[in-house]
Amino acid sequence: MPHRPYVIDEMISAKAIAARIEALAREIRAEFFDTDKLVVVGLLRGSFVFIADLVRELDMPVEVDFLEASSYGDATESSREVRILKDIRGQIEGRDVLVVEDIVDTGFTLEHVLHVLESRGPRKLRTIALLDKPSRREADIRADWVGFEIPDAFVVGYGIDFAQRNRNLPYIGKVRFTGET
Ligand SMILES: O=P(O)(O)OC[C@H]1O[C@H](OP(=O)(O)OP(=O)(O)O)[C@H](O)[C@@H]1O
Ligand code: HPA
Ligand SMILES: [Mg+2]
Repeated sequence: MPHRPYVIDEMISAKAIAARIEALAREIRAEFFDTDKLVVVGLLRGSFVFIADLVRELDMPVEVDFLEASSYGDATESSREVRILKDIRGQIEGRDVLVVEDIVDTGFTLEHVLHVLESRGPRKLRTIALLDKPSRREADIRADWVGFEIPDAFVVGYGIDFAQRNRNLPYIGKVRFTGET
């Protein structure tokens, strides 16, 4: 389906993202100071850029794994039906796990993924999201660490897409459909 034309207005610069990730990494290292090897689970596809930058700031042993969940397809509204398209490869029973998400919007994705992972008996399960849109929340969930709280706007860049485009922008931008203000 063709989309209405839009432009992207920068909302959070690449520099601001990098500075925030440094600070978040310090808090995560403190939380997991006694962890032997942290399992860092990135939710594909949106978190692939964030997890890459985050783990490089984590000066501790980590195992990187991925889980693919999808609910938006090519739309700007959640389908509310979260599907797990690819499961993690490793076992997490008794392990310390950090789930890395790019954005929490309605919260359905994170809620569903946490429900699935919790049932496997991790020792500690924590979550980090680069972006949080609390005004849009429908599921009763909050990430343990949030990079930036943002208003209700559809955003792209730094891994986040609109209909599979714009994931490769180095900054976070707001989609503005032309003709709208
Ligand atoms: O809080 P929610 O309303 O559930 O929305 C957040 C989720 O939606 C997007 O993923 P999407 O399903 O578009 O898949 P993608 O990560 O492959 O882009 C985003 O990356 C989050 O995972
Ligand atoms: O603002 C967003 N942008 C892109 N994908 C999303 N999925 C949930 N919210 C968003
Ligand atoms: Mg996603």
